[in-house]
Amino acid sequence: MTVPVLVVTGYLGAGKTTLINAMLAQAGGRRIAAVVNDFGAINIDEELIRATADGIVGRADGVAGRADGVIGLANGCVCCTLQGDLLRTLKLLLARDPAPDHIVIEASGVADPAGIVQALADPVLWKSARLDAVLCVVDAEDVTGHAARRGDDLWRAQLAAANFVVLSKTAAIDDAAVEALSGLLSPTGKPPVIDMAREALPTGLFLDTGARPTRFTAVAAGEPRRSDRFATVEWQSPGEISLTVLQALIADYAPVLIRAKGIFHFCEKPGRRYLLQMVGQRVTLEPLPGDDQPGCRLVMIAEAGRLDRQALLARLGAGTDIPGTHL
Ligand SMILES: Nc1nc2c(ncn2[C@@H]2O[C@H](COP(=O)(O)OP(=O)(O)OP(=O)(O)O)[C@@H](O)[C@H]2O)c(=O)[nH]1
Repeated sequence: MTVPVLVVTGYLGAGKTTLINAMLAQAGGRRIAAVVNDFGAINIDEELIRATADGIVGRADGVAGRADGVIGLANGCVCCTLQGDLLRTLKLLLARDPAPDHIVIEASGVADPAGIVQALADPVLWKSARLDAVLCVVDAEDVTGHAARRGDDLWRAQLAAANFVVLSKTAAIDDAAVEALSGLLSPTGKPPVIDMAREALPTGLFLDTGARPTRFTAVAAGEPRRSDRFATVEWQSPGEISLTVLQALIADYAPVLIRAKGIFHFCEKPGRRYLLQMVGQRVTLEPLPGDDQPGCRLVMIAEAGRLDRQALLARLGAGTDIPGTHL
C-alpha cells in the first residue's frame, strides 16, 4: 500500500497549524499522521496539533512506538538539516500497524518545500509513501498589507511549489480584494486558490488530490534555498511568569518580531495555561485547554541581528518565579 503525503507549507504564521488542525477535526475516520517541523528546539506546533489529535502522540527521537498521531521534528528545518530525520520518521510511521491512511507534513515557516519534496523523492520511500501534493497557506492580510512580501524569495519559493493555495485571514478583506489576490497568486487558476473563510475546507480533496506529482518532478524540485536570514530566541521555565512582564516585553519587541508563540502559566492567573500567538503586529493571548503541563515556553523569531538575545532572556528570567533556561 502506498500512503499519500501532503506537504503543508507557508510563511511564518500563515496558518499552517490552524489548517492542519481543521483537517484533523474533519478526518472522518481516516487515520492521519502529522509530522510537524518547527524551526526551533521548542516545538509549540506539535503541542497545538497534538491537542486536536485526540492526545495521540509520538516523537521523532525514538520515544515513538505509541499510537500514530503527531510527530514533532524540532530544532532545524526538514528542508535541509533535518532531511534524514524526516525520512527516518516517515519510515517509523509506515512501519506502524495499521499504517496511517495519510501523512501530513507541516513545514516550518522558514522552509523552502523543495527540500522536503526532494527528500520524499527517495526511491525506496516513494514506493510506500508518495507525495500527493504541496499545499501553500498564504496569509491574505500579510500579503495585502505588505506589498514587499511578494518579492520575498522564500515566500515565492513556497508559492511556486504549491499544487494548491489556501488563503487564510480573509474574513476582514472584501470580496473584490480577495479576487484580486487570487489572480495575483495564481494568474492561470492553476494551482487553484481556496479561500478558507468563504469556502468549506475540502479535507478529502486535500488528502487525495489527484495532483500526483511523479518522482521525476519531485527530484527536479531543485536544491532548497538555505537561509540564515532569521534568528530565533527560545526560552522555557518550569515556573510561572508575570503577565505584566510578558506584555511589556512583547510590546517593546513588537517592531522587530516577525513571529512569536508561547505557552504560559501566569503568576496573576494561577491554574490555567495560555497560548500567545503573534504574527506581525497581531497579538492574541487565549486560554489553552488540554494537558496542563506546568511551566512556560516561548519562541521568538526576527530577522537575524535584530533581537538582543541576552537582554531578552534577562527580562524573561526576571519575570519568573523559577529561573528559566534558554536553548
Ligand atoms: N483571523 C484568522 N486568524 C488565523 C487564520 N489562520 C490562522 N490564524 C491565526 O494566525 C496565528 C498563526 O496561525 P498558525 O496556524 O499557528 O500559523 P503557522 O503557519 O502554523 O505558524 P508557524 O508554524 O509559526 O509558521 C494564530 O493566532 C492563528 O489563530 C485565519 O484564517 N483567520
